[in-house]
Amino acid sequence: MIRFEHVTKRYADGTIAVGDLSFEVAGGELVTLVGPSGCGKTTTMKMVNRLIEPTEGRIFVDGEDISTVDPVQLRRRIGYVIQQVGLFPHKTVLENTATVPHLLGVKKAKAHARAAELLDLVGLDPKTYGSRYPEQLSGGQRQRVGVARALAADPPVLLMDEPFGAVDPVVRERLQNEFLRLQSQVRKTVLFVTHDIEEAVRLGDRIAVYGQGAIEQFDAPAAVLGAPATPYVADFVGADRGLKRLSVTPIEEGDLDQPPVVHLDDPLPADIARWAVVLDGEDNLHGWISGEQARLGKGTVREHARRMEAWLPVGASLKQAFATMLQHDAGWIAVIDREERGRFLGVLTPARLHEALRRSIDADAQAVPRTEVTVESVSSR
Ligand SMILES: Nc1ncnc2c1ncn2[C@@H]1O[C@H](COP(=O)(O)OP(=O)(O)OP(=O)(O)O)[C@@H](O)[C@H]1O
Repeated sequence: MIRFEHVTKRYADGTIAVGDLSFEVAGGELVTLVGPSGCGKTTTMKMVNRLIEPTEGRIFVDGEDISTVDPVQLRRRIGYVIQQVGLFPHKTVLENTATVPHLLGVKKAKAHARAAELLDLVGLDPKTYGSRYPEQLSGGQRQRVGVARALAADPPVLLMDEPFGAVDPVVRERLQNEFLRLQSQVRKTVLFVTHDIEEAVRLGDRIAVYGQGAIEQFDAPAAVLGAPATPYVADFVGADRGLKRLSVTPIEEGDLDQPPVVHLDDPLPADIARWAVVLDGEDNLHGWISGEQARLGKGTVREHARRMEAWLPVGASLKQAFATMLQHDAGWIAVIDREERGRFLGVLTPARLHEALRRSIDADAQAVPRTEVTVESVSSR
């Protein structure tokens, strides 16, 4: 847990980088700080590991007032990932990753074993990459080492300052997805700085949208997109915020259509209009069959079924669904259970996708009546 209580930072030249900041990041929560350049995001973050000292106010990490903790001790409990990763050029990837456990006195063999595990976790095979030097890696691979290194001492808190800022958009999206998967396993308390609203929306359990030195809105991504608290936030999240909602709205079971279903060992059915989904004996997704094939063929479904190319687990975002439809030029995609391996739940069609998006927008409009969030109520703080 990280808590800011009325924190102000005034630099020596009088610049107030942040003023009277109060907010909390719950244990295991990922909060993104987003805002334009110079609004105070990095200052906020660096106060948590005491690279910058606040002028006023107090900051707590796991209930402890950090002004009373030795900064070096404090930093060992807090993982820190920055854009220019800051790997040691003369150390191998494995040695870089094992740096902090080493400093904490963990024996070399144990530190290296742990480092190898973490490299694996961030998608770098330790056998291939462990003995390389940072200059022998791509930008995206270096960022992964940065993340692995920050996790190596198993710190409860992670600070990430534009960690994926220096890589191209495709690699960035891959790193974001991998990081989300990792976070669902390790559940760190994370403060994540970015100037990219898409990244903030995609990664954050909650988002703090910064204006100049102050938080304009602190809320779940869907709420920030659905009901921006001020004209400034509305402007910052952009006119296409309806589209951005695609990435924060999950596919739910209720969104799915139920097409005709046949099983692998069924005789070929004659009554399928256009197509049917094919399941195996355990109701897991196998593929599909067209009505024409079913009518003209002989034997059982098994001999004529085609494998399914595009499917998603329930809970995946509508954006993923949309992207999958486009990628496979598919008019529908099959949705399967996330827990039980592959159990078929139904299909998502463009019409149902549109309905789901509408539902998500309407739900917010009802939950947060716009009249309650007036400019006056915010600017009078
Ligand atoms: N050492 C310093 N002395 C004086 N002013 C500073 C100092 N460091 C930062 N500032 C100012 O404090 C404000 C906030 O800076 P900060 O680095 O926190 O912004 P940021 O939101 O992280 O920006 P960016 O996205 O560009 O990194 C800016 O106006 C900056 O110029």
